[in-house]
Amino acid sequence: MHELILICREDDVETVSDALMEVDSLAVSVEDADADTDAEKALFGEPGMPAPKLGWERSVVKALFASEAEATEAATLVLAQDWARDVHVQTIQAVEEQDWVRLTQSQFAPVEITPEFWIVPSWHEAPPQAKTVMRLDPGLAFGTGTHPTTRMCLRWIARHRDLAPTWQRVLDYGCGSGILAIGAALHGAHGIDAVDIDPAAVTATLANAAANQVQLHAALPDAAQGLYPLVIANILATPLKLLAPLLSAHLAPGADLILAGILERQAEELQQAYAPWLQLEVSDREDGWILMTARRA
Ligand SMILES: C[S@@+](CC[C@H](N)C(=O)[O-])C[C@H]1O[C@@H](n2cnc3c(N)ncnc32)[C@H](O)[C@@H]1O
Repeated sequence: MHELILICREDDVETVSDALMEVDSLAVSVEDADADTDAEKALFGEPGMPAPKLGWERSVVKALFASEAEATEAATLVLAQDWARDVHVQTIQAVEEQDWVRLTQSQFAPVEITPEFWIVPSWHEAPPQAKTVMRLDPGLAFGTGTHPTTRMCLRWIARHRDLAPTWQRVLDYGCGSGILAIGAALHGAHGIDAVDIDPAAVTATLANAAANQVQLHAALPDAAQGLYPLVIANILATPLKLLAPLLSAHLAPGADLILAGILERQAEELQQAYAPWLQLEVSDREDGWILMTARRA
């Protein structure tokens, strides 16, 4: 395998990447050319949202090819384009064969939610202190347990497991990988509806539930029907505000509503959006994200 490494401006990143894919690159990745220098500029995004920018002011675009000849030909073709005035070839270099599966797997370690509750990829042993273990591998849908918003929801579930006898129905709205629904099931919940607008999330949730021998119903959002003693939604502040009437209407008397995907500075907007139904409070925080909860009267 050979890697063609190009330097270009942020405005050219998408065109260069598309051109490289068209000339049969096996994979294209973009990095900050100024990484680890004083000129480095971090790009911050929010979960479930598109990247805020496609590249950096000065981007390194790396394209993998099966042979040196293919990489050289691709470089010649890209540089011949009229839009490529500011594109430069840094190098073409041989790439050592790697065990890509093992490399990817090594990046996902078990995640501690509480000392007793762990999310463990299938290729890892569960830590000896783990009493409740969810088996989950990274996949197409959001939710591996590494994001603070997911972790805070799971921590809430684990800390409130004494309420599980009342969780005869649970709604996980925006289920992604199904991690929250499965977490609730592992702590004693029943009658779980896990819904998402993304059909790939519904498929992932069903597969992950089966891998954990958990019973739940995963479907598109219309499947959410009636009242639930526990409603959890980890989406983002804007959709959560729009969903306020819908989520509130699904709360049984005495039900808990758990909301995540909210940044600290968005707490008040959320409180206002839910004020006609509930008084939301901040009940956990991590890395700038907050968990907001409320109990229906
Ligand atoms: C941040 S992920 C959370 C996944 C998982 N529940 C977790 O806690 O890790 C948000 C999920 O909500 C889904 N979603 C976004 N807007 C939605 C909406 N209006 N209705 C239902 N699902 C939605 C997305 O497709 C995505 O899978």
